[in-house]
Amino acid sequence: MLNVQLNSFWSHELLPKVTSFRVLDQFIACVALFISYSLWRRCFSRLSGPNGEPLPPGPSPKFIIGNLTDIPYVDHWKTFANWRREFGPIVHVRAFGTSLIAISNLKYFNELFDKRGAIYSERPVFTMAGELMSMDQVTTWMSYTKSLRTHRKVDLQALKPEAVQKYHKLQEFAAAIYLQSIAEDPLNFHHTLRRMAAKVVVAIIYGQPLTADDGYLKHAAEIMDMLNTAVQPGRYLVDLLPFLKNVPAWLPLTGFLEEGKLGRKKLMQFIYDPIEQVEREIEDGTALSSIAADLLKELPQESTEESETLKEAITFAVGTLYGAGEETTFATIAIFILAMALNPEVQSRAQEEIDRVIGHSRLPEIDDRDSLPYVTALVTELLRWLPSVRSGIPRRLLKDDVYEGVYLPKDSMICPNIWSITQDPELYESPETLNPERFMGPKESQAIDPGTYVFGFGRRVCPGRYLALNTIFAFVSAILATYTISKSVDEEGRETSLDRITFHESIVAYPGTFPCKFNLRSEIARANFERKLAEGITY
Ligand code: HEM
Repeated sequence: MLNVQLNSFWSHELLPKVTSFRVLDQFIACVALFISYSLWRRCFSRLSGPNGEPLPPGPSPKFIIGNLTDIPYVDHWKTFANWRREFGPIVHVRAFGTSLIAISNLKYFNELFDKRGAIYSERPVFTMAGELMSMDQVTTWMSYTKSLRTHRKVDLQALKPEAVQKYHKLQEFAAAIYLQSIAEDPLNFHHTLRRMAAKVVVAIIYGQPLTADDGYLKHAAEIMDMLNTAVQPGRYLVDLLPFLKNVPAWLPLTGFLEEGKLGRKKLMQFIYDPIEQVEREIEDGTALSSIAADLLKELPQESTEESETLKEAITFAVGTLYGAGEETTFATIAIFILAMALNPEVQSRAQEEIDRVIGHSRLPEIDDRDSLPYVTALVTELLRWLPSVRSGIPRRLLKDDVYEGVYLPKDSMICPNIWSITQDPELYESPETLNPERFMGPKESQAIDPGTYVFGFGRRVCPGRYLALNTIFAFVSAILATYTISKSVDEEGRETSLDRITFHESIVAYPGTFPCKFNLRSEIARANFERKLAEGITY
C-alpha cells in the first residue's frame, strides 16, 4: 500500500491518501528531493534553439511544477485537440525538465517521423515498465536498436500482405463462430467479440486452435493490465527519478523494486511459455501452421550464436504481437457494430452491395474485397470515424531539432495526435458523419486514406496492418451478410447514442458495451454460417 502511495504520488488523486506521520515525513523528504531535482533539471534545460528559435507555444508553465497540471493522464487526444485549436499544430508542455510535444498536422507527421526518422524513431524510456519489468524488450516499446531492426524484419516477413493470405480461412472461420455466438447469446456480443478477436490472434501467432480453453487469454489479460498501469505517466516515482532503481531493496519505500521483479517474471513467462509449447509441438509433429511455427522451422538446425540471437528475437517479436494486435482489432470491429446501430442507411447500402455481388448462397470472403467497394470503403471510414489509437504511440526525440521555426528539445516525448487529423474538416467534410463514399470514385477525388496514418509512421509503422484489415473485413462483411444491427434501449429506457457510450481509454480506445439488437436477416443467412462451421477448417 505504502509503495503504491509514494510511487504514485504524481497521480493527483492519490495524494491525500498519505496519512501516518512517519509516512508523511518520508513523503515530504521525497517532495523536497523531487523539487531539487526539478530545479536542477530546469537550470540545465535549454529554452531556445541554437539560433534562438523559441519552444513551440503551449499552456503557460507554473513555478516549479511547470505544466504538470496541464498534462493529461487520460483522454490525451481530447486535450491535444483543444491545444491544437488554441495554440496550433505543434504544442509544447514541460514538467520537471521533460518536454511533451503534441503534433497535429499530417504533413508534419510525414516530415518528422519519415524524413527525419533517424532521430524520431525512438520510444520514451519508462524506468518501471521498461527497465524494471523488461518491457523495453518487446517490439512496441524497444529502443531503435539493431535488435529492434531484427524484430521488425521478423514481423515484416511474417506479416507482409502475401504472408498473411494463408490466414484468410482462419479469419473467416472465426467470423462464422462469432455469428453463431450472436445467435445464441446476442446480449453478450461485446464480450464474445473481445474473446474471438483475441483467439484469432493467438491462433495466428502460436497455432492455438480457436476452440482451445481461455488459459492463455486470462494470463494475457493480467499482463496487459499490469503493463498498461505501469506505463501511465507519473504512476511510479522511479520514472521521474530514475536513479531510484539503484537504491538497495532493504530501504523503506522501495517496494516498487519487488513489484518490478514480479512484473518481469510474469512477462518472461508470458513470452517464453507459448513459444516453448510450439517448439514441443514441432518436435512431435503436431504444430499447426502459425507465425511462430513457420519462423522457428526456418531456423538453422545447428545452434550458433547467430541462430540463438535470431531465436531470441523471434520469441520476443512474436510475443509482442498479441498485445499489439488483439485490442486494436477488437476495437475497430466494436466501433463497426456501434456505427451500424447509429447509421441504418449506411448499413443497408452495404448489405445491398453484398446481396447483389455475393448473393445469398454463401458468406462473403476476404478475397471478395475488390468486388465490394462500398464495404471496403466502410472499413476505411471506420478507421477514420473513431480511430482506435487516437494519440499514436509516443516517440522520443534523439537530438535537439528545429522545425517550422520552433525548437524541439532532445528527449522530448513526441505524440502524434491522430484524432485531430481524422476530425479535420479541411481534410474530411462533416468529419462527424460516417460516410464511406468519401473513399469511393476516382482516386484523385477521394479523401486522404486514413490507413496511411492511423497505423503510425516511418520506421515504426504498424507491421500488423494487413493482418488487421483482413480480420476486420472478414468480421464486418460476415456480420452485414447475416444480421441487421439496430439501436436498442438500456435498463433506464434510453436509446443508444454516441454521447451515452463510455469509451475505454488507454493507448487503445474502444466502446464499452452498449445496447443494440441483432436481427437475423434470413434463415438462409443462418444456414450459411452453420454450413461453414460444419465444414470445419484446415489451414
Ligand atoms: C486496427 C488495428 C491496428 C491499429 C489501428 C494499429 C495501430 C498501430 C500504431 C498507431 C502503432 C504505432 C506506430 C508508430 O509508432 O508509428 C502500432 C505499432 C505496432 N503494431 Fe499495430 N495496429 C493495429 C493492429 C495490429 C496487429 C493486428 C498487429 C500484429 C498482429 C500489430 C502489431 C504492431 C506492432 C508489433 C507494433 C510496434 C511497431 C514498432 O514499435 O516498431 N498491430 N500499431
